[in-house]
Amino acid sequence: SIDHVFLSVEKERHVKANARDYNDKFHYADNRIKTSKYNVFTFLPVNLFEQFQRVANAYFLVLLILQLIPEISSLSWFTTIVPLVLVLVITAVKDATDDYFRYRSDQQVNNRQSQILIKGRYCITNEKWMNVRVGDIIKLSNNQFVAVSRHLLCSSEPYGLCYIETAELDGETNLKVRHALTVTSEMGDISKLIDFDGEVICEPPNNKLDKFTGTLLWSDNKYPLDNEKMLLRGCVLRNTEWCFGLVIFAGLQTKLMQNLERPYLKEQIFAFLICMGVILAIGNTMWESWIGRNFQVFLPWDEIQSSAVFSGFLAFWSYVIILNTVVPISLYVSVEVLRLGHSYFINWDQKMYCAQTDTAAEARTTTLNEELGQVEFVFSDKTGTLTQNIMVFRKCSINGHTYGDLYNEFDQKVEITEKSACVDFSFNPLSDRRFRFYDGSLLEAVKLEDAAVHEFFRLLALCHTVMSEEKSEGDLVYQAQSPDEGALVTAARNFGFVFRARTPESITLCEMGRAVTYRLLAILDFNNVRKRMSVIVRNPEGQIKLYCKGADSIIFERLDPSSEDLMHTTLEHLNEFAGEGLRTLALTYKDLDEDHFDVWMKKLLFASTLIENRDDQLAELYEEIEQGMKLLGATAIEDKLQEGVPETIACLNLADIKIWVLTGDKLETAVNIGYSCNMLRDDMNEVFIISGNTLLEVQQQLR
Ligand SMILES: Nc1ncnc2c1ncn2[C@@H]1O[C@H](COP(=O)(O)OP(=O)(O)OP(=O)(O)O)[C@@H](O)[C@H]1O
Ligand SMILES: [Mg+2]
Repeated sequence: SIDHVFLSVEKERHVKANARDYNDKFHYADNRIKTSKYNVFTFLPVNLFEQFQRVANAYFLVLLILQLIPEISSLSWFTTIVPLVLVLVITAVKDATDDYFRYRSDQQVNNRQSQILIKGRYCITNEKWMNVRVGDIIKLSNNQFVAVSRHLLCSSEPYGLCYIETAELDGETNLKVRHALTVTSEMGDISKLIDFDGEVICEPPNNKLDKFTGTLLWSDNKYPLDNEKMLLRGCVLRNTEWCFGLVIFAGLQTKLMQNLERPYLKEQIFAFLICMGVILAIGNTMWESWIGRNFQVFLPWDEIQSSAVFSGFLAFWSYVIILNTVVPISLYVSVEVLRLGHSYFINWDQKMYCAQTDTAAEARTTTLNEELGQVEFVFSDKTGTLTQNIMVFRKCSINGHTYGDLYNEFDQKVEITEKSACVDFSFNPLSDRRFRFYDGSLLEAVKLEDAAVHEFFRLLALCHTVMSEEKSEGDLVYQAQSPDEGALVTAARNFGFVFRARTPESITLCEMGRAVTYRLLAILDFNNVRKRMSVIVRNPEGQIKLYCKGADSIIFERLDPSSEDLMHTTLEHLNEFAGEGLRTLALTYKDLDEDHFDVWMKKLLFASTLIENRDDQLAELYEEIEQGMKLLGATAIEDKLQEGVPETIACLNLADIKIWVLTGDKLETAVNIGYSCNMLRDDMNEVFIISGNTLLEVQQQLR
């Protein structure tokens, strides 16, 4: 469509709030959705055209045409046309009903109500979804579906926070937090929003779910916008009474997942048919030229049949018709019916029914059934698919000591069971009752005010992106985007470093019963290339500190030389943890001096308003400051395997299906989990490891 052509050349998007006239200049896609393919007039030609793109239908059409030519026809044409028309009609009816349902659901979506703010009317008006346009300000209420991608302006929650569920986009069920810019989050009421005339300049529409770069220009200031300030189409607002957003992208730009209908008649059959035809035609030519011509006296050739070769040519087509039973149309129909039946058997399969969630298997397409038996590779995710994604803080290593194991009176390690005595956290009124830890010596170290142990837990309480909610005094609930972080913050909470509240500018802890507020200067966020995250805070004494946690391989490259010895001991501990299949993180900190930090912060602010190369520039700045850090220790988190995983994998192995699992874990952890879920077995003595950081390296090692 025209919109599409336009979008593909769009380099930068300009959206001005509350200015439809201005935005109309750019002809952005509107919010009307159309997933149906036909209308009453186009149905017949378009549908027939589509149907004849299938090899089988096209073949029978050619056959039909051949049979209409009297010179070569050997069978009557209606033996082909009746079944062909039958197949075409049945398919057409099915396509038409499918399309009708799509049309109905489009209508429903387009006509749903949304609340938008229109300049000049000074109140919130109900509008149909399809009339929402880029640049409008929309109000969204709790549990509503986000219909257009928008920039969050303000919400009912403090500091312009709001929570969203993105299950439809990425399948993750944990709530995510979005926060508005501080300047816009103060526009809580309609009169201010009506006068809002900020302009957003951002990237053109693309399909990256986790990236967004833009800037907001408002009253002569520039503010950086990133994905944290966006609500994408497809999420659902949760735990937030209402929020307002500025529409940036509208309409449906996602590709409809269409199951490509592939021809199932194998080429070999056609090749066989042609071969037979050719052989017989050659035979015909030879017979005609040697013997047949002698009969011309009383059986003359037809008028058009001037030579033996031409007779052979005609014979070829006749044989194509006669031999059509090699590709019987009835087979085509019956296979279609069989597949449909087969898909019902899949839906009814008792063994694929989950009673807990009341879900049965569902065959969404009938074209793939027979390929199921030919699966050779299974690609799987690890966390949440093989494992439960329920993270439990198990062990840690602080300043060269490990904590978390239980020993008996003879100093032998004993296994932790349900009956082992838990550490008593009753000294701490804010502790989480469900948290279990069995090694009492860690709590003792905390109570003895061991400086390293305190710094360790302080880091866990500060360096994360968890949100906390205090429903009533002392009743803390954490919302963690990453379950690992949830487990770590909960551990710190129980050991007396309670994370209580966060604002965009500060973090409040309750350290051993004492309320302490840290000014939050910067968050250097986690991504899977960096494999680490940091926070920079100013503590009440006025010192600036950087706390960083991340993958050991990454952290150990960036340590201060003074941490060398500790690094070796910690590495040993880490390998021990990983050998038990625990997920590990290394923790470090760094003192920053005021001048150095000021210079760096200026560069950061500048870089964060760039549109081009913003990510690269930021990564470079992060790299610059995350150097020369001092090691504190490491944590080990357990994520148990899901029920039945080892058995399932053993079965797949028996069927000779190869399994690939994707994980970002430490190598040792991954190998260990591989063993515990039967992926790797002891008799596989040649587990070989490919380690490369570039495409080329990996390619070379695979040879
Ligand atoms: N919140 C975090 N803060 C700091 N470092 C982290 C955080 N989450 C993960 N890491 C580190 O980054 C590495 C890569 O994590 P990533 O989340 O990309 O892996 P993943 O693909 O999710 O793996 P898995 O599916 O096994 O969880 C991890 O091994 C860990 O060391
Ligand atoms: Mg992860």
